[in-house]
Amino acid sequence: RRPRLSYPPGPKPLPLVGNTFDVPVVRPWETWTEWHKKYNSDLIFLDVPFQPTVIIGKVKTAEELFDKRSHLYSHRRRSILVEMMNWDINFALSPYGPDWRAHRRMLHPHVAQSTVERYKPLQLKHARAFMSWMLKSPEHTRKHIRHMVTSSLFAITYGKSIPSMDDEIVIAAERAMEGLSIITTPGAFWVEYFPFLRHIPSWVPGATASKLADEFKPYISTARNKPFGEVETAMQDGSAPPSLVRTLIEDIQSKHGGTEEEGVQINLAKNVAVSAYAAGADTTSVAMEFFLLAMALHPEKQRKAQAVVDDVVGPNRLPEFEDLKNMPYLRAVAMECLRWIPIGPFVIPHAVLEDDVYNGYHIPKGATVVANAWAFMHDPEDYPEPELFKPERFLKEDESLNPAVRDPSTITFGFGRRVCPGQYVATNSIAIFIASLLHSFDITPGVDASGKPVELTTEPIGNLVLMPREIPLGIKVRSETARRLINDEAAVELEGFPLPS
Ligand code: HEM
Repeated sequence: RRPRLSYPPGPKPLPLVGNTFDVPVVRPWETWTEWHKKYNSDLIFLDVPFQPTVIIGKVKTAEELFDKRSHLYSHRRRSILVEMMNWDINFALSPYGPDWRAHRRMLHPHVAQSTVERYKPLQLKHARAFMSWMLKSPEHTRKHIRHMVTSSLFAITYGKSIPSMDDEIVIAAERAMEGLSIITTPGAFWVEYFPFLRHIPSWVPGATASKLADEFKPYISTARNKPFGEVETAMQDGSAPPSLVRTLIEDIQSKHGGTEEEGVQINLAKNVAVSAYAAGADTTSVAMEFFLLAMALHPEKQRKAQAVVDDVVGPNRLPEFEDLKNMPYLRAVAMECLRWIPIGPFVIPHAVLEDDVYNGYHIPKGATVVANAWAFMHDPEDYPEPELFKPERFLKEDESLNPAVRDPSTITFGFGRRVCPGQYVATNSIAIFIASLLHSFDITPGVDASGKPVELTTEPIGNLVLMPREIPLGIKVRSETARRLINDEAAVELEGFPLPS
């Protein structure tokens, strides 16, 4: 008989409760990194009842498991809270299987690398609209970023840009996202360990999970159904602008019109559209916020990046997408922003479908498998002096990109069959935002509403998705020429940004 394999090393479990009380909930990636060192292992095992967990500390191991064994490691663990809140309509959280695959297949062609070119005009207009808002009210930088990102995602998905964040649909979508971020805080709720607690009605004192579910469910339903319904209605009188949803509905009608399958596919399409928003809105916004933070904390890098933009674009026009390929330093800045403080410090945890063996260790069926992306991004083997913000690490001496240095996008956007399908949409939005801002604005910490200097810190807040605690508020136009250009060319109303047909 073969000897019984052991689990990977980790903290010693207690009887019955196992490692339940070892699960770190505050900045867990730091504790995991200590464990990788302490147990001298890039795999750590936590024996938590109902939720055995494996943590991966090296990116090469993540690639071995998530990419090379993707048929086993593309699963997600069921979350009771996600189901209670009806957020299981978000296929980013779906278990591996035909249902997940059908959603992903529906979205993929609309966000593939070759397709996203068609969204560039819309993304450019949004970056420019952002600049015009910044001229008027720089104190609302955070709100303006959110507005720009939401509006461009809505324009792509529903053909509807967002003139104001007071729109009922946007408020619902924002509240829905709030609910999602509350329930995806790992280890925050006992119902995940004791599923029967979900049946305690919300009026029983202390029934937090049910209360939360009841509070947020209506917003999730509105965010899923209302914008989709508006496209359906507009299609009836031929007034729906081109959009991802319009194309999906047209496809469904031509393939399944009048059959039972039509309803099934329309339901899928509703989920796909709201999943793209849910996965793309917070993440893209905070990527832009971290860029502002990096520039305010590293003025010398900002000046270097501005010099590059000045050289390529000059003062008399605004940057275009075409300019980006001539500015590798800006690409390096974008890469370093993704690496320096990772947006998703542990990506979205995967799960393993069957028992597996790796490096002589037993990985039990159903285990949650977490990529410690923070550790990958701060691995001195790939990124020497990882704590420093140093875009130059990605460049060769001649200032062109150095392909020998790992592109942080290979980590930021996850792994294997679950890799982020929206990454090209996101990267383009971020790139044109960076170029536009550096061209026309200086970024300094600034002062808050009470006149106190903004104290910036590299300690982010959040969990599944991190964000800067404070963002710089001293974002001032660089010259009168820049102001004129923005007023003349960028001050567009955010209405009627249809996709090209
Ligand atoms: C900077 C912005 C973004 C970041 C950092 C990001 C990151 C991620 C990560 C880490 C995952 C999970 C990968 C894994 O499980 O291994 C993911 C999944 C996903 N992302 Fe993104 N994302 C971003 C923007 C977007 C955008 C703009 C969209 C939509 C247009 C999008 C749509 C999705 C979807 C639908 C999934 C679920 C994929 C699946 O489970 O099969 N993301 N993203």
